[in-house]
Amino acid sequence: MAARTAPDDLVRLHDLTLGYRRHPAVHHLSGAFRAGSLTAVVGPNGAGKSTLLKAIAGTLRPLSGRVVLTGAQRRDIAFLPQQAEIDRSFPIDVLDTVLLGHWRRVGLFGAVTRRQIEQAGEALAAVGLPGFERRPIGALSAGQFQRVLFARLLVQDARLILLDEPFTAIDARTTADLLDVVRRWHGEERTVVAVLHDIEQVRAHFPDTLLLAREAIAWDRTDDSLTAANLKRARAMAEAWDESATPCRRSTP
Ligand SMILES: Nc1ncnc2c1ncn2[C@@H]1O[C@H](COP(=O)(O)OP(=O)(O)OP(=O)(O)O)[C@@H](O)[C@H]1O
Repeated sequence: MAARTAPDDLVRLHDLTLGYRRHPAVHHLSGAFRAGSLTAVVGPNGAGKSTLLKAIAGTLRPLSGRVVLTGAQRRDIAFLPQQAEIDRSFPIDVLDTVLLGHWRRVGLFGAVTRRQIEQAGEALAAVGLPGFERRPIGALSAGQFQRVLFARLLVQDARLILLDEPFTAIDARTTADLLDVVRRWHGEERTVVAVLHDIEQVRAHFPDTLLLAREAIAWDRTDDSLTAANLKRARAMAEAWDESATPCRRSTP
């Protein structure tokens, strides 16, 4: 797919190939997330969606190609990994979890200000958990814990917000409340990229969609990306994947 670049791009992907131990998971992806856009990343299991988010967040080095942040820096990125990747046995309470959103400003051993504690309380109220400050995170339901992680994102105040399956295994009420938070971010012209599986939810709430099946099937306005033909093509590509594929030799997208 040809690279689309514009002056208001916040993140540009240049012929990006990603993988693990040199096995490619995402091939030759080019394109851009515009500043202030709200984009769903959709595709079959194993399509490379989480891998792409990790590369944008800077936690996975590309095998080839580049992720270029234009007008933003790594510290402007907030990343919500899948719940399965977060250890909730760690003995920490809700307030301290939310305050971790301040760490880039505070540093690991810096003192948290009274104002920052107030902001954490405001963020908890905004996600429907007022008064939960002293609960241990291990005592929360999955939905409550996701609300806490969204409160942390609110405190982080990031320009680019990456969400990996934020509503998977989350109840409908919590999903609706957290979608309101996503809408609020969009209204504030933050750039949001969310990996999602619920196509109807994407059609209803996400203006742009990248349909990924190891390579981009489509990256456009959601209705243009999620056509029956494109979804069929993504499924067909998933069925043809070879998990033991060797490094990709193609040099141009
Ligand atoms: N840490 C890892 N080590 C080795 N291979 C990995 C690792 N993480 C992912 N992969 C592989 O990379 C490919 C893409 O995985 P990824 O998790 O990015 O897909 P996904 O689209 O997010 O899938 P899902 O919808 O199931 O979460 C898969 O073949 C997967 O097995």
